[in-house]
Amino acid sequence: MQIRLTVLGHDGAEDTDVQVAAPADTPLAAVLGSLASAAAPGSPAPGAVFCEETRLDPRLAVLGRPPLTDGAVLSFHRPAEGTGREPAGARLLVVAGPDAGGVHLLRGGPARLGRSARADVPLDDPDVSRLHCAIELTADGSVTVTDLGSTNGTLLDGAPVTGGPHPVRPGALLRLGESVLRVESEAAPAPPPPGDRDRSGRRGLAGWALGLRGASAPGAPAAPEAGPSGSREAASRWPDPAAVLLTALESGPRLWERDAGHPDAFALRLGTAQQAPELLPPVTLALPAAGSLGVAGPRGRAVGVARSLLAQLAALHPPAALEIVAVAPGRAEEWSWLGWLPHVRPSRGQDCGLLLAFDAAQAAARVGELQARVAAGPPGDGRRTVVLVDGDPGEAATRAALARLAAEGPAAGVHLLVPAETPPATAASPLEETLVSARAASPVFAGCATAAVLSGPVATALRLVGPGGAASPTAGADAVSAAWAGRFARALAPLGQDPAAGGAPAPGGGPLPESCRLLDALGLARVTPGALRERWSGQSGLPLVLGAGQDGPAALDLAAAPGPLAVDGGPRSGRTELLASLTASLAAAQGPRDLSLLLVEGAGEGLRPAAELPHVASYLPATDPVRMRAFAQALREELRRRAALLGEADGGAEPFGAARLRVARVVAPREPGDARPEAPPMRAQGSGPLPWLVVLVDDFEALLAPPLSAPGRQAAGSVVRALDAVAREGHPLGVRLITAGGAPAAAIRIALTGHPAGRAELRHATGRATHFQAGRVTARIPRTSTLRPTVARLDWSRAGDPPARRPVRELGNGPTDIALLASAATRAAETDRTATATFV
Ligand SMILES: Nc1ncnc2c1ncn2[C@@H]1O[C@H](COP(=O)(O)OP(=O)(O)OP(=O)(O)O)[C@@H](O)[C@H]1O
Repeated sequence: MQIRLTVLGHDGAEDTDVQVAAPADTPLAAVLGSLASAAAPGSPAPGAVFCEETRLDPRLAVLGRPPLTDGAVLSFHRPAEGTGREPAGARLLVVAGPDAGGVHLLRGGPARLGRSARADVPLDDPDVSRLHCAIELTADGSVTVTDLGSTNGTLLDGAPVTGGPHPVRPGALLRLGESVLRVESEAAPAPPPPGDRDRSGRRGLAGWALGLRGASAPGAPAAPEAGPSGSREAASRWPDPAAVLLTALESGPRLWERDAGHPDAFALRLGTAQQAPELLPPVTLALPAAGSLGVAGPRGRAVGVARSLLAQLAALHPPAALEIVAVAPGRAEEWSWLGWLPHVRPSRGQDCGLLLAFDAAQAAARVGELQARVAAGPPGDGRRTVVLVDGDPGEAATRAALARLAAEGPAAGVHLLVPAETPPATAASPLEETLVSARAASPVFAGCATAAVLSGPVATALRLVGPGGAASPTAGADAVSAAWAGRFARALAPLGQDPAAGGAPAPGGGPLPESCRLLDALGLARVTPGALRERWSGQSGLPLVLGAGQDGPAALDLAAAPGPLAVDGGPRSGRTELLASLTASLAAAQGPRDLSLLLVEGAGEGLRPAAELPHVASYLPATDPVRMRAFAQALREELRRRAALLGEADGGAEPFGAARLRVARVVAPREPGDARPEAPPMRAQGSGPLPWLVVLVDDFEALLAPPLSAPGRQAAGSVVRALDAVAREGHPLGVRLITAGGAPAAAIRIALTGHPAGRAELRHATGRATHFQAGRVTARIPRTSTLRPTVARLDWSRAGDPPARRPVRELGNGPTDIALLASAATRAAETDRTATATFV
């Protein structure tokens, strides 16, 4: 298990990002000393640890479990600042402007807003006075605003605020300088749910871009929002930066709401129209129609706008619909916040830790990947890639390739977002001239079909120039700060995407590891009889953990599988190891009273270590024709008995998972102290529910076409026919078949690629594929290498490098994991009371 944490600097020291690798279930206490010395070398383990404002007990807080998930911020000695999630009487949201996105809690007493660092709510807006106005939550829960003698004045719903405190109704808009704030109190009306919105009209001043997809002609600005209800509708459809932050912090219903087919997929809000003081008509743009987007203006503001756009995209689109890449050599400090987003994890086989490029070599690698992607044409799944390009990419070839990508990428779903440094467009430097100078300065910017040009004396306004050259009216630009972006991205860090859950966020994530210990993937780092008994008692179905996937453990439910599972792969690709792991995974899921396993080997004896599991009712190497025939006969007999038992119980209509509880078992679990599972092939009848039966066959091809020298050659046919019968008839009888090598038909296939050993793809009957690294169970891995947690400082500038390839050390003299599991399972079975009280 790996998570990334941030330790806040103490006494003015810098914050430290670290990567922690530890076995599952490791308590924070085990790494506290290392965390402290990673943050400040030589410092001892702290006396108190806080995760945001909550004090943690390091013995009880477990790494990888909330709140200690990817992106968590720890502070030693004193609590960190709140997140805006805590309950408060009222909240002040900065919904538009050059320093948008802030969520401030009002807890009683006046809060002063202004440009000064001394302000309670500081706003980086040049048109805001140092101390501009004060907002107060009074004892009766109402909110008031008082102007503090500001230069440009304060507007409340369009009316100037003068004199003493003015009452502020929930939902009212306050305008100071270019910034717009909304007060939300408990009485505030909730924005309408997304489903209620009117999708018919594409509104917003930059409707020309959206109009390209159907509503109005390119270049024709659409009508601004009509009234307060229209404004709320727009707020819901085009979330402002504060709403974007809250969506991430609260994992709100809008999180990742837009898949590639959503009507508003890849649409962006850039700011709000300026001419309606009491409303906020959004200025929007549809990326598919706009192509690549350049943002020209003074650097700080242009980067703030780019941050806001990337955050919006990441909040509304799941990684399955959107990939984000950053090419910003030398600018790791500015853009490393993107590294927390699940969207920058390589998911198409890119050879890097994250899709970031902070030096020329990484930039060349990312651009090469993007070129290959564009050459392959638009992806069938509609997934798009947004590439931030900031600064000089280094080599001339990379620069030229990026300029081509800016122009040609959008047709293949690759859009560049390119901030370019220019003075703002003003009366002295009109829009056209500003554009010309930006294009001359950056060939990549010049390749962008659409440009957002920051304008006005302090560059807080914006005009969009579309593919046809038409410019939108002036709007107030939304920009967010670096601190805001970091907080936003960390909130998304623990989320991956679990394809099985239909796109719902799931914890974990990252590229596939080089190797995976199955017991870690199972969450059984310390396998004890007690832990096994607990699992066995809580389980239904046959969950099969395969190994490590991109977003946590890869798994499937064998009980629900529509037919046999086949494992394919070349020589030495790890087929035998995978079968042993599947055996172990099943044994960890259900106790021997509920699950019997039959192991068959077409050649060799690679599965012998797995035969030690108490679930294994029979282990059959293809060496003795007499035993093989007896096995085949017993297996057919078992199918007949099951058919008779289940048929008597309910006529065969009930699903096996329910029916099995009504009928007595046929294959009894192995008794403690019982002899090896070689003979007899099937065990005597016992009591308890009818167990699931899983037949696992390795080297199946050697049974199908046995070599002349094979000792079991004459009996191989009878075993194959019995296995055929299992494939045909076993499903409703609770019998499942897993084969490695040569099975002609199967409902689910696992293909081992062999690079590295154990690398595999799970292919469902539906065509869906999941990549994973198969779990290992038979290696003798030195205990310490899996049990000692490590803490390393994160170097974001190297995140775009190919991952270090360290050979898996198999020095071992320790026991194998399959032996540990078999021993714990045998002891757990001896004392297992969970299944003895069921029906007979
Ligand atoms: N999941 C895995 N992770 C890491 N290494 C593995 C994994 N599975 C197998 N290996 C390595 O690959 C080697 C071959 O594995 P295994 O014997 O399971 O492959 P196979 O496909 O059954 O080979 P054969 O061609 O002999 O049938 C093993 O010795 C092991 O070192």
